[in-house]
Amino acid sequence: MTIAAAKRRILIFDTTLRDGEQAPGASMKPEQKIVIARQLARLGVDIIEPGFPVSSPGEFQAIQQISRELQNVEICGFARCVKADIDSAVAATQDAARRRLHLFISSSQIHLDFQLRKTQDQVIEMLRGMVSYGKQFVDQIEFSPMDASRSSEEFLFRVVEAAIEEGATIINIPDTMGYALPEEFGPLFTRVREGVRGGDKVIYSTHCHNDLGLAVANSLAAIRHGVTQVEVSVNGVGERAGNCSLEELVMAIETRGDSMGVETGISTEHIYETSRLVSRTMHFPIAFNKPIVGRNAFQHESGIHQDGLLKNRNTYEIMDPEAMGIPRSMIILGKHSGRHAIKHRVAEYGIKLGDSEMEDLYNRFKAKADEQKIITDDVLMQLVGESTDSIVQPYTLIDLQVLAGTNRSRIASVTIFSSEDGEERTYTGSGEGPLEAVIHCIREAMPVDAVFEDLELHSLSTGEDASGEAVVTVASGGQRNIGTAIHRDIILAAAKAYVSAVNGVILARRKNEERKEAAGE
Ligand SMILES: CC(=O)SCCNC(=O)CCNC(=O)[C@H](O)C(C)(C)COP(=O)(O)OP(=O)(O)OC[C@H]1O[C@@H](n2cnc3c(N)ncnc32)[C@H](O)[C@@H]1OP(=O)(O)O
Ligand SMILES: CC(C)C(=O)C(=O)O
Ligand SMILES: [Mg+2]
Repeated sequence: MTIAAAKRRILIFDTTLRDGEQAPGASMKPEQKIVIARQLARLGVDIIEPGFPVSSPGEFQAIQQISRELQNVEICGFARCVKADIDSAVAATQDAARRRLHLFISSSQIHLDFQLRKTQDQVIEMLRGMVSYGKQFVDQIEFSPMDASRSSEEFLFRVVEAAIEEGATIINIPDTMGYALPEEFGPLFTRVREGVRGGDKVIYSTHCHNDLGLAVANSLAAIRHGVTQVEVSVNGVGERAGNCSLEELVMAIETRGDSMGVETGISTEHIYETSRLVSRTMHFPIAFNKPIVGRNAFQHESGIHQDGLLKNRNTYEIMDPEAMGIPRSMIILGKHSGRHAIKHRVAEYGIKLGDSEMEDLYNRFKAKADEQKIITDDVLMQLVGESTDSIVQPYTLIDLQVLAGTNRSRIASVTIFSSEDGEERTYTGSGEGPLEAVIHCIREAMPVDAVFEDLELHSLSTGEDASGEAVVTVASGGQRNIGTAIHRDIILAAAKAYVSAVNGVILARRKNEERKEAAGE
């Protein structure tokens, strides 16, 4: 019998609300920070750094409230080696069930000469004074030598040793400028642990920036050299190019952690909603190709890949998106798609095409795909409708009219055809905005238990005649469904995308019922 070796637990220290918020334009109101902190706790991070308490009264208040409310997660107060910063951090985190104080001061010569304008001895004196001052109030002191990776090792060791002597319990070695390379950054931790007096008595942490796109690689290198805490942020937000991305690091460990013998305590099913929440709150869109949470991370448009995926998902996917709460819409139809994918999507609508119908659809599909980037479901169904008599979608949007203006409430009228009863009906509704008015009409027309969760609008070209792409996410019964549509009228695109997303919910339910019936359940 073989007994699996216990994995080393990596603590996830989240700094979305501190370093993440330092990104230009990311500032949040206290109530927004509290909502994100609650979500981080749900996600299962081990430590939350909710901000920089001394920086403003609103910041102090947010950190105080997070400390009071989130009693199941450790809270970290951030401070320079300055008494007023420490007093503020100590006061703000006073009511936390578990807390730590995070003190930092630069160790690189360029920071000493030009930023701090202090000698090495003066820096050592400052940090000694402030670590021992903080230690009077808080047991757990995390110390960071800022710009460590550009510091002389001799001075870095002196700084770390002094911090440990004064009572620091966690040494966080940051790659502040995202300058390090993995093969040099990892071994630095081994050298510090072995070369510094007391270096074997503390916990090691790392905090990597992404200026060269190496934040995750450097964090993994640090883990290989014994680090047990990694500082990360949701969507990798943070100073300049950002911090080590929480979702990328966690999924690297989930996917390849066996080879490193490590694991985290993150509940991966909350990754997607956390990412969306942070993106929406900060108004920071996520790049389409961003690993894990980018829109294209689990979507495929190429026929050869689609064919492989339909035969076995593992051919082109190394992670299960649904395990991260990511809505499954792996097949995107476009110019590069082939017959297998088109047939699959059409079959999802319960339509079986004969060989000649399929060939005819394929040729018209390719001609259409040369004109527009993506063939959305409603366009595909139009193409299908041209070559068969099949009634394809549960609901079809026939007509939409909106009245909008500065001094009136917006009024919409929407005509929808239902293939369930073969009737066409018109609904009217109003709202604060034109889209809200339209959504109210559609909701009445399609009485399906599905929550309108998210809307993204993208311009697909430049200029006043740009086409808009709408992506609507609806949630129903713990599942998410996405609908997309493209039109020069963005309200119409959003309406079609919404109808398509709800149609998806209905079709998924039908399929589920058919599956149950076939299984005799
Ligand atoms: C790598 C990082 O992420 S570090 C964190 C960066 N985050 C932030 O700066 C966000 C919040 N900051 C703020 O709100 C303000 O900068 C404050 C309240 C902290 C300070 O404001 P001010 O007192 O007006 O100082 P200002 O920001 O202009 O300058 C920084 C001062 O701190 C000093 N300083 C910088 N780091 C440290 C440190 N770790 N310990 C002690 N002093 C430091 C600088 O040398 C400078 O001092 P000087 O005034 O004697 O030249
Ligand atoms: C850990 C702190 C000081 C930091 O944000 C950095 O060095 O990048
Ligand atoms: Mg940083």
